[in-house]
Amino acid sequence: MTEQPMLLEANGLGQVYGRSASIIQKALRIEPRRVAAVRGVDFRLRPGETLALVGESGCGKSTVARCVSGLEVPTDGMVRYAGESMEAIARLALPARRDVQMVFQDPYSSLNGRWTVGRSIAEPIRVLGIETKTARLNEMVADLLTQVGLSPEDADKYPHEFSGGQRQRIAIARALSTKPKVIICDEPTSALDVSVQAQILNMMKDLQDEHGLAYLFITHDLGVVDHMADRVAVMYLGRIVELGTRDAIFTKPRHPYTKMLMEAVPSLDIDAADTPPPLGELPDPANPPSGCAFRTRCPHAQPRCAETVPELERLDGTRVACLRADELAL
Ligand SMILES: Nc1ncnc2c1ncn2[C@@H]1O[C@H](COP(=O)(O)OP(=O)(O)OP(=O)(O)O)[C@@H](O)[C@H]1O
Repeated sequence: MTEQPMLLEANGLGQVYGRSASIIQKALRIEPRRVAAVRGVDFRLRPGETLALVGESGCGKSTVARCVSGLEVPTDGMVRYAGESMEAIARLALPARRDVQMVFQDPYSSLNGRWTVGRSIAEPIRVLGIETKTARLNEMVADLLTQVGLSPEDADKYPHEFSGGQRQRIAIARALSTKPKVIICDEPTSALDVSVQAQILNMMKDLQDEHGLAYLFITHDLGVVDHMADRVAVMYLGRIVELGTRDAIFTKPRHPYTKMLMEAVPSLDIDAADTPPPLGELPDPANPPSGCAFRTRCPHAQPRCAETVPELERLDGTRVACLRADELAL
């Protein structure tokens, strides 16, 4: 069987914040809070697939998104798009920059409230020099608005004239405007009502099929993962602890943390949303436990788990970072 070509690749990705004090911290003589937000993260994204990155708030998902999209330069490791370093792409190669786009949780962060929707959607096309003639730009904007279920006339309106779901459709149209191959989606539907969420997710799947898009889909919502993902990477305190197909992760989670996440999925009972998951608190990311960072919450932890950081190793077709994964056979 021939291996599918790799589109986006993270190798040993690491991001440490607070390595040096900011000007204000220096003036106030405050020690910066040093957080290794992401450590040794490896994954590959193939054309047309959806890789979901899941984990609790603070585990480093958004940091991975910012590093992978070129918004931040990682302190360790490397991100490559089609074999080229993202850092180099951000600096130089405009044609490659159009291939990787982002959709954020809050569309206001990507839409300028003072610009018409049409101008916001047209901006990446114009800036990247894909098209500069006004008439053609207007046609492209009208087509993009139609693709996301809005009307060409919406181009003349402003973001505040739309609902949250519609604004996210506009942000998706903007991301699509450069005909990307990868869209990095950081919690794109978590601020929306459940019914609107489903509509946006279904539309994103349709757009994926139509354009052969790959998604790196960041979410803490396992329902969304189940709906969207081909493969799933589970993160805990900055590291990937399990990576496998959606079916493997959902039907036979091998890492104790993945298993606990699955068991903590709240029922559809609305009141359950207020109930904290039975996982306890995430340790302070600035002061993570030694060895396996999950050991302080793990029902299977042994003394040796405090000594060795487990590597992500193959186990029955998935990859698991747990010293006891083999013997536990969860
Ligand atoms: N710019 C920054 N400076 C300092 N620390 C940061 C910065 N950005 C993130 N962090 C810290 O890095 C860790 C990972 O944050 P990140 O936002 O990547 O997690 P997340 O899993 O995306 O969480 P959420 O779902 O809440 O966004 C957290 O401890 C956070 O406080």
